[in-house]
Amino acid sequence: MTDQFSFTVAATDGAARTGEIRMPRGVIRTPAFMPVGTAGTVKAMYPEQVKALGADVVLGNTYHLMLRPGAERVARLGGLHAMMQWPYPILTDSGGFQVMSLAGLRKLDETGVRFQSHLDGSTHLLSPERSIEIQGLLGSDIQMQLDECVRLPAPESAIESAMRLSLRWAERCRIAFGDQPGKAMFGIVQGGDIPALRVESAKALVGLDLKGYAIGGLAVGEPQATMLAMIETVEPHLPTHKPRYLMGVGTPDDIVQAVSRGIDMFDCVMPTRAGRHGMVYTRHGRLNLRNARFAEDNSPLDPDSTCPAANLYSKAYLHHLVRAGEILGMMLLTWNNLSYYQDLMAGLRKAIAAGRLADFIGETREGWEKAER
Ligand SMILES: N#Cc1ccc(CCNc2nc3cc4nc(N)[nH]c(=O)c4cc3[nH]2)cc1
Repeated sequence: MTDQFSFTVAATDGAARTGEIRMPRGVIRTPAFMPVGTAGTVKAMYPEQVKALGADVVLGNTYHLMLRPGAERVARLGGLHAMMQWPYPILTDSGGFQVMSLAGLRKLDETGVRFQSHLDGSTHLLSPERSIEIQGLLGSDIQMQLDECVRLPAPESAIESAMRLSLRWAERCRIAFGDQPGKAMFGIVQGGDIPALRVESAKALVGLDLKGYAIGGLAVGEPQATMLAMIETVEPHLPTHKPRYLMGVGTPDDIVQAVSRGIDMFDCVMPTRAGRHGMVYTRHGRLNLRNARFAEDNSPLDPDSTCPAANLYSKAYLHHLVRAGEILGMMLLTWNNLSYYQDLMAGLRKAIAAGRLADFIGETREGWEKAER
């Protein structure tokens, strides 16, 4: 039976690629940005809106969904796609990163990570096997291995032990995942800011012959230059015919820089979280709509955007909604930000296909510089 998961590179421009991941639930156009739908919802958005903006895949979180509503409950209710009315691909993160960011008391050892829920203090064990089981119960199409992500800066010993533990967990996840036609399990390259450990991690994961490879352990406090250097270190050791996913990234500039270095997939809470806090991303850069200078600015965010949140409503009205804490403010700014991110990805895909990525990046960054400060 032909594998129902395929990745095709349609064109390249330097290290950058544009192509498609084909899965039973749909096609993911790459480079792709995955809106974050942490607890089974892309906050402040209807799923139809998210799709209409051009998103082909959204991200869900094992950590949040296992605590509430619970993985077995989601399965009993027909799975995450049915519950959230998103019939397209869903990628789920494996939970380890969120445990370390959010949970109460936690203890990590070879078995997995034991932690207290940040919701009610109940105790849980997340092992590689349980993480894959949960992602299966949710109905996830692309499942991430359980890994240990170390915040930077960190001692080399901590980075090394986390990388080796993550490799052992990758093998356990691979066994637990088994053979699920039409679904995929991605490995996660660790190794912090240490090139030799990054290369060792990448080579070992490639040896497991997985469907795709994420670069983890970045966007954890390091300078952008360090993040980009680690991508350049790892990329040559990843197969060109499989997707590369940079976890938790990032700002528009992070994304264009990483795409030019060969990354195919991204996720970040930035556009949605920033939108809920009054920050907007536009072709002209980032604006803080709480700023009093917008109080009587009757111009829209971007008259050339196809998104009504950008081409219809005035900055003055959006400023008012944000200052008043109105729910519509969160909705409109989230809508604008995700629209901008998806337009950026569409522009990147088009530029790579036309062999003009460097020009596109130059024009895009020039536009950001024009932002009213
Ligand atoms: N607003 C906002 C905002 C908040 C946080 C961030 C940084 C997100 N960075 C990040 N997410 C990650 C998820 C991850 N998941 C896993 N399983 N492994 C990782 O190494 C990993 C690394 C990550 N790095 C970026 C923007």
